[in-house]
Amino acid sequence: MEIDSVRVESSLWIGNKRYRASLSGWYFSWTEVDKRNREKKTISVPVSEVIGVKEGRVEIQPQKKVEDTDLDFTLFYVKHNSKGNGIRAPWSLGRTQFCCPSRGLKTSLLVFINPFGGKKRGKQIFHSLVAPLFELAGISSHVVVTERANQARDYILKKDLTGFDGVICVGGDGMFSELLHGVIGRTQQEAGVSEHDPTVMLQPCDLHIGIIPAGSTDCVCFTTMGNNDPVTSTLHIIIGDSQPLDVCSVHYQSTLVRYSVSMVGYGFYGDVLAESERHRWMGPLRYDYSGCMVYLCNRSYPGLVQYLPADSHSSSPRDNTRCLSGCRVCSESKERLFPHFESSSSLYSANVSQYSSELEGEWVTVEGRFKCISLTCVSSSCPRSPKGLSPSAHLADGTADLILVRETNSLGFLTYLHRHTNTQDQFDLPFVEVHRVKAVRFSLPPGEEEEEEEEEYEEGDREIQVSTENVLEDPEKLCCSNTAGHSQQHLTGRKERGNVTKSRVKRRGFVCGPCGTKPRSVSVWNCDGEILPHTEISCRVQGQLVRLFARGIEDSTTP
Ligand SMILES: CCCCCCCCCCCCC/C=C/[C@@H](O)[C@H](COP(=O)(O)O)NC(=O)CCCCCCCCCCCCCCC
Ligand SMILES: Nc1ncnc2c1ncn2[C@@H]1O[C@H](COP(=O)(O)OP(=O)(O)O)[C@@H](O)[C@H]1O
Ligand SMILES: [Ca+2]
Repeated sequence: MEIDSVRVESSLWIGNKRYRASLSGWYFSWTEVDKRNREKKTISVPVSEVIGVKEGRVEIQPQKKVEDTDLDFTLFYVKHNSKGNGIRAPWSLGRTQFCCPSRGLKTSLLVFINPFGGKKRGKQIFHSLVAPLFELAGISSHVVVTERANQARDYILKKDLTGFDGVICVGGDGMFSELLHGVIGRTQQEAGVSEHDPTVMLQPCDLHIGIIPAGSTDCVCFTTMGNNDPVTSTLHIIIGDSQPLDVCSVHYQSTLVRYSVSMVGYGFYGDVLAESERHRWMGPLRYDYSGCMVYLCNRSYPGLVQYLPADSHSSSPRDNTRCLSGCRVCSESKERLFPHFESSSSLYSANVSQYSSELEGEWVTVEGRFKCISLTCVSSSCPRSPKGLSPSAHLADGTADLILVRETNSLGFLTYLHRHTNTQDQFDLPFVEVHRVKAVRFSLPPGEEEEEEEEEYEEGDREIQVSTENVLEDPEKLCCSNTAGHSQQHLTGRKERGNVTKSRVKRRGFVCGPCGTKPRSVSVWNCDGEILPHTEISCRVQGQLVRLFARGIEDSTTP
């Protein structure tokens, strides 16, 4: 059983049907869940109206056990009947016989280990810290040690997952992203929803994802757990915690490019990622090294950013709150995000519009030169920055925070970066603005191209195919190669302007000292550690799209 200050939750069986049972506030409730984890009818009993609980399957009168098994218990309670024929409806004795699976039925997990993530300790972490705890808890696991990138994603998209209660990754944010794409893609396939239509409301996913941190940044784990400790993560998986999570979908025109949870970043973070790919051999240190290199280049980029503001009544990125376990803003958001449904899971079984009202409202336009543009659905904290990119962002409120850092001098930008690591407010700087948003569009400002000298591509630039085909037909086409680096930046501009022989590379006759490349006016987008193959993208938040085996950050002030 999962126990926290507000809720006790467990999986129980009545006959051959599975129920999610919870003790929350003053009520004991049980909700039927089908094989795909979709919730059905809920029965709630006030704890004050519970008459008794007996071990085994017990009859009412005379009290006797019909079957003596220590997996069963019987709950007796006051049952309110609905029809009273004009007089008070009679009460009767309610009796439900439960079977407790944690004492018998096995949880089964599908585990993917990236042996090359982070410090290459994935296998060791799993076998020494995780597997013994799974065994202790009677959890069975099917382990796949990956041999190539995207293997885990493809497995989830194509293989039979019957019998698995969740999928687990042992690795970093890149590995988590594979599971995310697999689980979302599969759920939409089964629900018959097009991932490419940016206006459609995606089907929330029931298959839970667990993260055992063994990567470089471990941002998603740190943000949803409050640390990157493999044992903590394992215990949350074992007790079956469930944390809904917002996901950002990134589109290029009417094609899905990728999903993101931690960060969609342009400028500094895009350049750091592109640079870091050339130094993968350094392991996690590659980001620090590349960060210094890119910092020294002190670049800024022109851009036109449009955003759809979120309702500012419930929360703001500068309200100095933290999204903690049991967060009120997130739980209240559920009703706004799924207004027509008792349960988010019944979205597509109910016959209502798949088009979200979340995209209604007035767009705001900001144009200028930016050091970096970041969009994050969650706080994006990591060991390097425990408070994160946007410390007051929420895990499951259906919004993201858009951070615009305008062109400034090196010292100003260093101050901004450094404030991610201390208690000072990184948004309290004259060149920084932050907005809570539901959607964002990015384009290059009109006229930008004319200012530049267009020249032939430099030798050695590689051609990268950008697909606009349906990812569900061929998942390989979902994302770009992770090894594009600098050369891809030139291509990005070329592709979208439809000019195959010209680039937007500025050639003013000098080469940047720290990175040895020529200055340019187009950066790349870093989407959870992947370089995107497009510059002019649009993003929207899909509120509470997936669920993790987590419960958010525990308030460290209470024991
Ligand atoms: C001066 C100290 C500056 C510290 C700045 C900390 C900013 C931290 C923001 C963290 C945002 C993290 C967003 C997460 C992204 C990940 O999904 C993604 C993939 O992770 P994976 O490889 O584990 O799969 N990771 C990344 O894209 C890495 C982004 C890392 C950015 C770190 C930049 C470090 C900068 C150091 C600059 C130092 C300047 C010093 C000048 C003298
Ligand atoms: N066996 C493998 N060989 C090569 N790449 C892999 C393998 N398994 C997973 N990957 C890819 O490696 C990338 C980085 O993995 P990740 O576990 O996130 O580590 P890190 O945090 O160090 O980047 C991911 O994008 C993932 O798709
Ligand atoms: Ca959010």
